[in-house]
Amino acid sequence: MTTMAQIGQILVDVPTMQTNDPYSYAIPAELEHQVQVGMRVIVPFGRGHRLVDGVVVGLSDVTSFDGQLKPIETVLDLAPVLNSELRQLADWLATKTYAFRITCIQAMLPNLLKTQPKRQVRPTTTLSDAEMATYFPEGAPRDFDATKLDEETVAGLLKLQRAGEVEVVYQVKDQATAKTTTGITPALPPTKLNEIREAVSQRAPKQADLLAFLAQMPADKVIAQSEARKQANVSAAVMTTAAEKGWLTRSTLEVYRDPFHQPVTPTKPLQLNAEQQVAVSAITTAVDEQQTENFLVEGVTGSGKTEVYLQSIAVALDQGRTALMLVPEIALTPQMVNRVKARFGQRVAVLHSGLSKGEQYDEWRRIDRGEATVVVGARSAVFAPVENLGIIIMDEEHESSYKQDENPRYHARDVALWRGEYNHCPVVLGSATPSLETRARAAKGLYTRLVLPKRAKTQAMMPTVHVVDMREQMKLQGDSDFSEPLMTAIQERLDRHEQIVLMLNRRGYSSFVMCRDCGFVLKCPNCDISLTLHMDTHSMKCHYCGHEEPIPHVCPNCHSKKIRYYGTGTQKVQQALEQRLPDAKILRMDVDSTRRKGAHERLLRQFGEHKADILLGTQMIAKGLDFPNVTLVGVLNADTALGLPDFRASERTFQLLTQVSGRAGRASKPGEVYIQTFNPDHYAIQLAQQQDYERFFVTEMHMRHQGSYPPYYFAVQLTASHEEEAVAAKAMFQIVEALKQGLSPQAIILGPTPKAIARVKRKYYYQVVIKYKHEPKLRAVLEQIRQAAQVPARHGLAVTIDSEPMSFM
Ligand SMILES: Nc1ncnc2c1ncn2[C@@H]1O[C@H](COP(=O)(O)OP(=O)(O)OP(=O)(O)O)[C@@H](O)[C@H]1O
Ligand SMILES: [Zn+2]
Ligand SMILES: [Zn+2]
Repeated sequence: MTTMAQIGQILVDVPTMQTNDPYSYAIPAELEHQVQVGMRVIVPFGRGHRLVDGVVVGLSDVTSFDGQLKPIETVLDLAPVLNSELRQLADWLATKTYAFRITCIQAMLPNLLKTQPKRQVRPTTTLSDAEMATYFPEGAPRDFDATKLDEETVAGLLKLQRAGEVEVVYQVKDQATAKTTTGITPALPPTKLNEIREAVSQRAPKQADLLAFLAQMPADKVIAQSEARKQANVSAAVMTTAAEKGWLTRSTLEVYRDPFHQPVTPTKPLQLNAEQQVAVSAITTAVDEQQTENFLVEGVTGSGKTEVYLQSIAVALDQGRTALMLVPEIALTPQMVNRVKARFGQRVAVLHSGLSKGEQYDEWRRIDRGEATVVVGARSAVFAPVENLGIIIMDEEHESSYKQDENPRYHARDVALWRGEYNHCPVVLGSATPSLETRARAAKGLYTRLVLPKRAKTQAMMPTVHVVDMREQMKLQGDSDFSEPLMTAIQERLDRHEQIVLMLNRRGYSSFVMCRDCGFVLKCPNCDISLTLHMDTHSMKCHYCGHEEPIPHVCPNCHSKKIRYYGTGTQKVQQALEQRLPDAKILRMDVDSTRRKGAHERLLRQFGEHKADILLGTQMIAKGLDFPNVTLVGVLNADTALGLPDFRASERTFQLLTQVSGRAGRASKPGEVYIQTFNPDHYAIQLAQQQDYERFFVTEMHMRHQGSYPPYYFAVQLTASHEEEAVAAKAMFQIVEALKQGLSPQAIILGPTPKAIARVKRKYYYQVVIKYKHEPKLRAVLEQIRQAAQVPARHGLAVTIDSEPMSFM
């Protein structure tokens, strides 16, 4: 029987013994004033008292308790890293995605906080001499490790920290943590400064200039000395004099690393057209009224959705609230980042995986401190610790990169909607080609639909789209990469000094078989989904139902022998293009050419400056680009996505073709698009040609209904993997057995089957897909499966649960 004042509930991070229940730990007296909910700690765990990471999720005061509790070893933070909103979000996310709470929490924190970097504490204002002597005897900053400092010092530092006078920063390896420069602030009130200015103006005009500058500075503002010198146009010597005379105070000012080094030219709001105005009014009314009304902005490519976002954000900021703007893969959309920065300047923080740890940490901290009020970022930015959100925007909401394909398998859209509800603010989903799910929810009235039917720039028209039948082109000239009409169109643009975007679709490279005479793709007789080529077994397999048949040598449709694996590489295409067009300057953009940091941005800049005529790339060039001189877009192979065994294949193809077509003719010059295809009659291609999203939506919904696919059915995918194929397969058969027993007969269970890529990283993957409408027991059954997979006897077996997977592959 021990007596102690406080107990902490700690979620521990022990991969082999995952649980959602926190463990209780005693809080030693010396840590009592330190520990707060939302802080990271180190605690002993298990019999061996091994030290593991944990997060405090609860504190309770007790007078006594039975048994022996282990004490918390170390507190890693001086301030909570998770606020109450994010803690609640983590709990919801764990339930929603069948992931563990600790996994969800870790997904929310910047990478730097997932490791244990060295910490330092340093003053944020000028401390008194006595305070400096007590807390920083050897100067600031000093290392901070609560276990190594005496209790009194820790307590004193904590008090200063709560008063905002010191802060703890993390030592980053890749770059010194916080970069600093000298800052200045006026030391006298404006009236006094002006008096002195009048006195000195005759003999020291430069000092007078500086005094005038200081007099108009807000009293509590600190600006960089270099910046002040520029603005007041004075030398460093004048600054030193001013400091000596007590006109200004110098201090250490933190400079944040700017991940986007390009200077941006500020922009002013554009005059909105009628449809944009309707959209902005509807959205900002919801912002004003603090409503959780959600919107779908369905605007054709180039319709000015970005301007709608920016003006809506401005209203939220005017009200003293903050904004979160999600973009697909920010590294891929430097143009978008620049547009937001150009409007909101220093208030913008950018979060994405391409930043160094130091840069990520800087941005995260600017948000955490409330300095950045507009956060732009890719998927994980949805967890940014912005408080007081007034609006959340998700651009290109149909993009599959918003879904994380490892634990926790969340969709950023769901998280955004949750945060909108929590903050009583609207969520705006925008796209030219909304996902079927989103459009269907808008049809049900769950989202307010706002339509931008035409291009924003008055002279800009939608491009003319031509579909080129490659079956005929093959017969005519035997080239499957470049058709006659496309080559002619390219030559015309080169003659007129206009620019060209060529897209080579790389999805599903070589994984399916297509007839080059008739476009026939081998499909599963049961599922109407294309069969996948397996070279190991020399067979074609269906990944939904397991059907298997031999690789065909003649086309079952037209008996041609030109049936083969489909796919071609960007480098090969570039060479072929250079041979045919020796005078054209070609930029290639694919995974290889953009591997280095900043390469992507540089290529786009070069193209924007017309240093090249042709931009040849993979899907990464399809979206977001806004280059006025591009008048021709060519899609070299529209079919690859259609050949994938994926119920979203048509949707993906339609989206991709519409998005890439949208790059042509965005300004005064009319645009033209050539889509090369072996399937000119496929509805996804025909409707992309007509750029008719609404008809595509209706057609595709019908197909989904017939196939019992989402959004008519919910879906969960389970995967089991192991180094030995038999272990993975056996586990999956047992899982299917458990599902059949636990679920209703209405649930459709597909599988078990080997995954499309059956063996990755020396492991075998088996999967099963559950399609269902209403299964109240599903959660319990899945929880049981998850527990069962953790028993030590099944060492090495990994079972994953993916709710609403992006594909069934
Ligand atoms: N009201 C307006 N008046 C004039 N120009 C506008 C207006 N609104 C937007 N624009 C311009 O129209 C062009 C297209 O706008 P924007 O890039 O925002 O379209 P979008 O809808 O996001 O397109 P996409 O989906 O293809 O990315 C931009 O160059 C933008 O500056
Ligand atoms: Zn054929
Ligand atoms: Zn099948």
